[in-house]
Amino acid sequence: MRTSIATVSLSGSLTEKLTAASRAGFDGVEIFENDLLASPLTPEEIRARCADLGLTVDLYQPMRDIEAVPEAEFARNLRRARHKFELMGRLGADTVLVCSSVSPLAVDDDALAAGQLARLAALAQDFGIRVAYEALAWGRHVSTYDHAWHIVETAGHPALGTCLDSFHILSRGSDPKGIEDIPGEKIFFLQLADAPLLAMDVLQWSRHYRCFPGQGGFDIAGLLAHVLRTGYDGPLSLEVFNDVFRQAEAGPTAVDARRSLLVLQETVGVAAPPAPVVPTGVAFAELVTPDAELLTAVLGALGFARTARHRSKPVDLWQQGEARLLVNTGTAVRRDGTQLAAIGLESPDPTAAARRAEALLAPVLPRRRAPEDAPLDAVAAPDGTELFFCATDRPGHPNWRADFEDAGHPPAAAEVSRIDHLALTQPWHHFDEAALFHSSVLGLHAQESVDVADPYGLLRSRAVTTPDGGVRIALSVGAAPTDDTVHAQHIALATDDVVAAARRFTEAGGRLLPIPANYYDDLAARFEFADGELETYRDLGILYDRDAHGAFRHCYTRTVGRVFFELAQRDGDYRGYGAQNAPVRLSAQHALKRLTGG
Ligand SMILES: O=C(O)c1ccc(O)c(O)c1
Ligand SMILES: [Mg+2]
Repeated sequence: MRTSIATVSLSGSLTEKLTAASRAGFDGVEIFENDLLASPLTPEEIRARCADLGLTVDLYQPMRDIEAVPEAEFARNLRRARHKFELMGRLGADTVLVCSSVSPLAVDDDALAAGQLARLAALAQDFGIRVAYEALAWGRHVSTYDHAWHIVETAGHPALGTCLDSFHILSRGSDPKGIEDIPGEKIFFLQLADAPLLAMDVLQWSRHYRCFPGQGGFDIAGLLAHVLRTGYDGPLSLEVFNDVFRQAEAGPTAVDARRSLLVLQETVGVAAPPAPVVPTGVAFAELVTPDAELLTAVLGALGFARTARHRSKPVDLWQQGEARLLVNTGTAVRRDGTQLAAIGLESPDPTAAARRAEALLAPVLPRRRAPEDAPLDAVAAPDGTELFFCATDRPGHPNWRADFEDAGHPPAAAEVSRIDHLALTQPWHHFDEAALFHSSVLGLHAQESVDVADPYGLLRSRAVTTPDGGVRIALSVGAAPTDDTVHAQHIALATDDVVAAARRFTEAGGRLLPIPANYYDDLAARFEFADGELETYRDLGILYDRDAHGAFRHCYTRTVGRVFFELAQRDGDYRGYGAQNAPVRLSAQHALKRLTGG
């Protein structure tokens, strides 16, 4: 199906918006009136620009407060409409959106509304234009799609149809099943937008919080299935008013937008990109560092050993149990200091995983970084993290491990068994994109997002996981673009005995993040512990949480560059990440930073 996007969904000038929509592969655009008014280009130039970019102008919008008004007012509205129809001729747009009136002059009279819309449609028809009437969820007298359709049906004019907008329909709690009562050829346009489920005024909700399908809480696929059953064959068009997208760069937003439509089309069965290949585990995490001594001292204290070295590059493999960390000290290392640069995902079919990623518009990275390297498939996540699809030690597949020569140092400890989870801070503008990317491209399941209080802001955090927890990635973001308080990334290491692992670390000279005594007083109030247990946690700085499935004990190392480590013990079937404890951890990290100035 053809895909389209409203210019209001993207930031920048009209030409920037058009360029971004075209580059992301959209077929057309809805031109929002304000974008045209503010553009120095003439309508003819805009039309030519769209044509050059391979975009059709699918809709011009909006025309407001037209119907159900006194005759003198309606005459003025027709005069206004004539101007706009002339403009649309110059622009090459053949469909105009009329949204239900919010004017205090409008009266509650469906027959009058239908009669006036029919007269508007007759005028439009003279210009070769169709009118698509949309119920705004906050329309004065018409606020539901079935009501708008009833008026369109009553008007009975061939140049008048309806525009369905998933936000208006679902935000009002209307049952979308009734869409099937509308003949497909009378649905002149379909606008799609999702939104988080918020309890708030519907106009504010619509103007500030819409997001792309799959990023909110509405069943957009369910609604689309009803629309497709009518025989609708117009474009699938995204119309997203969103405060964050207004500020973000248009290019990545447009890619995010089109990815959401690709996934939606897959869900309803009208597109079939290569199927998701769900990763089964974390093959490795790669840290780049200009300060190898500091980083490897921490790794050594954690019980890791340098077990192998890359044959041709300054990259070492540090291992303990199934936890594998690559430490890259090469010249290509970014200037920003120590950070998590890449993740190797163990994949049942690396090539197929990469094909899906590419089909869903993930930037594909060069397969080989050096002639002798295993040719691994890799893509970049929205935050720039490189994701490698790996088949470690599986015959018939390129094996990254074979690029490394054993160094002959077995790990000194066995407390850590594997990587429990990776926590990545996302660029502020791309949090929803990141969740959709990880769920759609990698086939991970996105959990509910949680708010976490930081002493200097609020973090939003959302985990994406495989069903068995083999891969867990916690995505987080600060609440404001200026919030650079926590740009840290961390690697959580699974252990069966966090007390032993913590002791080993401190005895080897490592320093754990100190946690305030007040926290342990509160724990004592909330839970019962065996004699001495709480004291042990307090001495070491171990945090505790419990959910319906089990318990969680965890502690943190100091930060190196952007990275710190967590030792994490899950008991029973605990499924969380200790979010309850995150505010205490964040405060402790801030306090330490102030104390040490770094
Ligand atoms: O918020 C608005 O005014 C507005 C305008 C046009 C639309 O298509 C819409 O869904 C909302
Ligand atoms: Mg709309």
